[in-house]
Amino acid sequence: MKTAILVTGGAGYVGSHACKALAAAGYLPVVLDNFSTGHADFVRWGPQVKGDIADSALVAETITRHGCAGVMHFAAASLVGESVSNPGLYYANNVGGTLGLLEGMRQAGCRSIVFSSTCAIYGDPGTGPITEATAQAPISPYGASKQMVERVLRDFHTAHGLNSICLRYFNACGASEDAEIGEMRDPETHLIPRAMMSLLGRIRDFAVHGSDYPTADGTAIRDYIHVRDLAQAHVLALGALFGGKKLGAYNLGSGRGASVLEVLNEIERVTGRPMAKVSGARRAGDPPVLVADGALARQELGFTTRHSAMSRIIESSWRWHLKAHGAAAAPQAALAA
Ligand SMILES: NC(=O)c1ccc[n+]([C@@H]2O[C@H](COP(=O)([O-])OP(=O)(O)OC[C@H]3O[C@@H](n4cnc5c(N)ncnc54)[C@H](O)[C@@H]3O)[C@@H](O)[C@H]2O)c1
Ligand SMILES: O=c1ccn([C@@H]2O[C@H](COP(=O)(O)OP(=O)(O)O[C@H]3O[C@H](CO)[C@H](O)[C@H](O)[C@H]3O)[C@@H](O)[C@H]2O)c(=O)[nH]1
Repeated sequence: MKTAILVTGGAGYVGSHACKALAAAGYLPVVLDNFSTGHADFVRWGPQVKGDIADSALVAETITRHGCAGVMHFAAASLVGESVSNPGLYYANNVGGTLGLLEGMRQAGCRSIVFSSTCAIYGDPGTGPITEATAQAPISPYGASKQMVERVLRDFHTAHGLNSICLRYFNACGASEDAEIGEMRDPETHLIPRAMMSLLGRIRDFAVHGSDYPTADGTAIRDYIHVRDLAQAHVLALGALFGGKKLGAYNLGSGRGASVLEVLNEIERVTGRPMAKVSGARRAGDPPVLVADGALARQELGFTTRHSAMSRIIESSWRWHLKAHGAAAAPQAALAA
């Protein structure tokens, strides 16, 4: 019989890819999702329960019914800008909701959790590679809510013996190779999907947010990591918990920075379509440079990226957007380029 894993937020972007990776590794993912931003047709690898992580009785009942040996916790509100205008939602859902989840796990006797954290807990730490020891100074309620949950998890380890690994992702991107699942949000705020939606005529207000950063081409630099690599890191982290690891926190990035213009140039190359690179104002709260030092995840989890070359990220994302938006097919040469 397959080992069942509760996946909160498994109908979302990263969570659905984790379910796919869990199934490939021989687990049965059991999705708990309230479908606030998730998609029912992304739940393909195991049963789904519609409900809220804050409902500890539902969590306990679901874990017990399916015999879940561990939890992957993706469910959260995760838009930085929205968190600034509506912080109550972020503290209630991300911190309060997680307390409900942890209470349900405690009731059901489930002691292992892998948590989706973020590089936003570091705030604006300067231009060097970010290690796990870099000072944490979140500048948005979203980042603060994730930092709080990391603290809660350490306290629950001390008090209740709950074992946890926090995975601090940098910029998740890309889609499954078969274009089965990918990024689809409303509203969409992220660079790569917005650029592609603009190419497909789905949005008309695409702009480069800031061309006056202290970087070589003036645009902000991020560390883009393919969602398939992130999913694999979750499977490795779960295995580490099952192997006796008690607490951990790891940065997950490719270790390489790419500027907004570099990403857009690669999108033009892969799609064969020119982008209008309109310069707009900086977006509030955007740090100039965020790049991961991934050494600790490599050493302790054996994690290396396999799919995070920018060309592969863009190719998979473009295939997904062509399918998801049902647009006229791209010229064949575009994908072959
Ligand atoms: N996408 C990124 O670049 C990125 C970067 C760093 C961290 N993260 C974190 O990874 C996780 C997944 O992000 P994503 O991009 O897949 O987001 P997403 O919005 O696609 O997925 C979140 C899922 O959680 C569900 N959900 C939200 N609140 C819930 C609740 N109270 N109860 C039950 N289900 C709930 C939503 O319906 C959705 O299916 C989040 O915790 C996010 O903060 C994402
Ligand atoms: O239409 C757009 C959208 C984005 N950008 C720029 O592209 C870069 C990447 O932006 P994204 O919105 O794709 O990603 P972020 O770096 O803002 O966000 C990521 O990092 C955040 C923490 O800083 C959160 O963790 C979030 O979930 C995660 O996607 C930024 O410089 C942004 O200003 C544009 O120029 N135009």
